[in-house]
Amino acid sequence: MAKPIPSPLYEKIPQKNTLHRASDVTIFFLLLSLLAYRLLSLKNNGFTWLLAFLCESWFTFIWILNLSSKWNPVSYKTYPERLLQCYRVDELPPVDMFVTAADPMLEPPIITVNTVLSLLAVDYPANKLSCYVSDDGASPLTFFALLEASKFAKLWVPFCKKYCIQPRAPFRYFSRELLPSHGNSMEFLQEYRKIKEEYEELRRRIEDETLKSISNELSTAEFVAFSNIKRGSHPTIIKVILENKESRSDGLPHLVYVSREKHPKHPHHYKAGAMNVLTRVSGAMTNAPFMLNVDCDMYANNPQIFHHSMCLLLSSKNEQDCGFVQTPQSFYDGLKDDPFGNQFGVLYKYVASGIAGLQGPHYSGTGCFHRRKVIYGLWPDGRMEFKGRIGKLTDERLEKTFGNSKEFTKTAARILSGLSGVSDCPYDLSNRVEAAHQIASCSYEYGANWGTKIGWLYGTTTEDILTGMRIHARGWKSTDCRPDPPAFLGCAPSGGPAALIQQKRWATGLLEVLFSKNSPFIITFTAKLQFRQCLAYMWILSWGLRPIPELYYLALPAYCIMAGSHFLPNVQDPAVLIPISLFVSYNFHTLLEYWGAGYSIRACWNNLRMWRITAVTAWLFGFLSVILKLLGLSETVFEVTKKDQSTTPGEGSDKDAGRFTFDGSLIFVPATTLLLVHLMALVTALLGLFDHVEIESRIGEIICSVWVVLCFSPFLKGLFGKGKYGIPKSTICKSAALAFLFFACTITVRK
Ligand SMILES: O=c1ccn([C@@H]2O[C@H](COP(=O)(O)OP(=O)(O)O[C@H]3O[C@H](CO)[C@@H](O)[C@H](O)[C@H]3O)[C@@H](O)[C@H]2O)c(=O)[nH]1
Ligand SMILES: [Mn+2]
Repeated sequence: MAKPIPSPLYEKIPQKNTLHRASDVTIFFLLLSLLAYRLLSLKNNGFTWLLAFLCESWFTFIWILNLSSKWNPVSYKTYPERLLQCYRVDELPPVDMFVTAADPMLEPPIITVNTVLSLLAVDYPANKLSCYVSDDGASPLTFFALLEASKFAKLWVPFCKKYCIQPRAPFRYFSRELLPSHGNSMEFLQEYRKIKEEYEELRRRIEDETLKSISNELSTAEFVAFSNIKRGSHPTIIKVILENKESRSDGLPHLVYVSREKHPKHPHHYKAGAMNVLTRVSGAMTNAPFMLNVDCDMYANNPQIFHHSMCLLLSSKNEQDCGFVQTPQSFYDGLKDDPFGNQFGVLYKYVASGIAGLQGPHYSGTGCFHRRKVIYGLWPDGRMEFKGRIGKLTDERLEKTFGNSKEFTKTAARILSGLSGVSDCPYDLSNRVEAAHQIASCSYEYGANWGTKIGWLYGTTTEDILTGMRIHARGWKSTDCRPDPPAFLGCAPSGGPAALIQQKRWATGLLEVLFSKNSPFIITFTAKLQFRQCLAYMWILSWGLRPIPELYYLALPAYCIMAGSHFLPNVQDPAVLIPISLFVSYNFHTLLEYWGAGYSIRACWNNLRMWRITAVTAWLFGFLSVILKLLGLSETVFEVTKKDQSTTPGEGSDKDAGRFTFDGSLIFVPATTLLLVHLMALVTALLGLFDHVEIESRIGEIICSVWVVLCFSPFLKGLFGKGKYGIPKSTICKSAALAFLFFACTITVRK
C-alpha cells in the first residue's frame, strides 16, 4: 500500500490578474457603449449601420465568452519528488501510451520514430509502460522504421537514463550543441559519439534506403502481412515489436504496432476510430488504468512528465477532480515572431489558464493522460454512460456496450470495478495478439457503443473537444499540467496551405459539435456541464461561426467608401471617440497580453493579422463544408496536417521560413477578393471618382480600409510573389471577377 501522503503532491494556485480584468472590463463597457450608440442612432442611418450593429453585437458576445473564460485563472504546481516518498517504484500504476500515425508521406516515419523513442525513454519503470503505435497508413515503411528504432532503443534508453539527458527524442538531442555536462568524461563522450553515429545510421536507413530495403524485405516473414495490401482496404496487422518478458523495470517498455482493419464499405472515423482500436487492443493486452495519448509528432520533452501527471491523478482526494490531465500543446522550432499565428502561447497563458480554473482544460487531442474507466463511460458517482451501475454489470450488458469479445469485456469489467491490469499476470503479450485481431476489425463496433457513448466520440473532425466535453458533462473535472521544461513538443504547420487546412478542419469539427445533440447549451441542461464551462466551450466552438460576421465587417469599410455611405460616426460627432477608444484599447490590451507572455510586438501583429486571415479563409471554408454536410451534399473529412521534417539542425532557420505560401486551392479566393475590393475602394477614394464629398467626411472608413489592407499584407505580397510565394494566376482571376461583381453591385446601390 502507498504510504500516507506527508505533504500535498500538488497545489492549485489562483493567479492574480487585476490589470487584465480591468482592461477586459473596460473593453466590454466600450463595446456596450458602441452598441447603445448604434441603437439610439439606428433610425437616422441606413443599412450599413444595422449591419455594423449586428456584427458588433456578435463581437460583444464573443468578448463575454472570452471574459468569462479568463476571469479566474489558476495554475497547478506538482511535486514529483514527493511522489516517490509516498509510492514505492513498483507501486506506481501502469500506463498505456498511444501514438497515432496516418500517412508516411505527410508524417515522415522518422518523426514517429523520435516520438516513440522519447516515450520509451521516459523516467518511469519500464515494466509499467507499453507503447502502442496505430498506423492508419498500413505502411511497411512505418513498420520498418519502428523495427529499426526498437534496435536502436536498446542503446538509446540506457544511455538516456545513465546520463539523465534530455530531451529524449534523438533528433532534438543531437541537434544541440553538446553542453559540457557530466564533466564530459571520456566515457560519456565515447558513448555519445557512438550513439550519435548509430542514430545517424538509423536516420539514413529510414530516410534514404527505405524504398529499396522495403521491397527486398516484403518477402521476409516480418513483412508478409504488408505485401499486396491497399491502404484503405486490408486486414488487421498487429505486431509485437518489443516485449519486456521478464518484466524488468530497467528494461524496455513493450512496443506494439497496430494497423486496424480497413474496408471501403466501413467508415473508419479517422483518428477517433484509431484511438478506439488502440483502447481496445491495449485493453486486451496490458489493460493499464491510465492511458497517455500523443500525436505522432509530439515527443516527450520532459522525461519526468509521468511523475508530474501522477501527482495529479493519484493524489486527488476526490477522483472526480481529475478525470484527465491535459498538458498544453507546445511546439519546437517555433518560427521567429510566430508568422502563422499558430504557437498559441497567449491562448494558453490567459484563456486556458482561466478555463483551468473552471471545470478544467479542454481535451486537446494530444499530450493527455486519461483514466481508462472514464473513457469507458463511468460517471464519478459510479453510474455508467449506458444503463447500469458498476457492480451490477451483467455479461450481456457488457457485451452490448463493449462488443462481443469475451477477452475484452473481461478486462473492461476489471477496470470498471477498480482493479487494474490483466488478470493472469505475468502474461505473454504474443498470446493475446489473436484476441486483439478480432477487436481491431472494422465490423467489431457494430451494435456496440463505441464512438457514441464510450471511447473517443464520432461525428466530428475535432473528436478531442467532443470527447472531453462529454467527460465534463458527466461531472468530471480535468487538470492542467505545465511542468518546466514543457511536457511534450510537436510540430506546428508552416506555410499558408498547411496552416489553413488545419484551421479549416478545426472550424469544421467545432461546428459539427455545435450543431449536434451534444451542443454545450443542450448538455448544460441535460447533464452536468457547468454553465461557465459551457461558455468556455462556446468560446472555442464559435470559431466556426466567426467568419460570417468577420467577413461582413471586413468588407464594410470598402463598401461604404464605394457606395458613399457610412458605418462610423462622422469625425465632428463626439461619438467617434467610442470606436476610436475601442480600437486603441483593444490593440493596446492585446499588445500587453503578448508582451506579458514574452512575445514581441511583431509576433502580436502577426497574430492579430492571422486571426483575420484565418477567419475569412479557413474558417469560412470550414463553415461551408458543415453547411454542405447538413444539407446532405457531402461528408466532412479529416485532412492530415503535413509535418515538416526539420530533423537536421539549422533547417528551421531558413530566412524564407516565415513567408506566407500559396497553392491553387479555392481557400485563398475570399481573402484575395477582399484585398482587391479594398484596393479598388482606396483607389476610388483617392482619385475622388464618383464622389463629390470631401475625403475628410469618410476618413474613418478610409483608415479602416488601409488597416484591412495591412492585415492582408501577406496576400498583397502574394499578388506580386513568384512560385509558391505568389498567389496563382487562376486564383487572382477568380478573385478579380468577384471583386468586380462586388464593385458593380455597390455602384448600382449608389445610383
Ligand atoms: O485518419 C486519421 C487521421 C489522423 N490521424 C492522426 O491524428 C493525429 C492528428 O492529426 P494532425 O494532422 O496532426 O492534426 P492536428 O491538427 O495537428 O491535430 C490537432 O487537432 C486534432 C483534431 O482536429 C487532434 O486530434 C489532435 O490531437 C490535435 O493535435 C496525427 O497523429 C494523425 O496521425 C489518424 O490516426 N488517423
Ligand atoms: Mn499535428
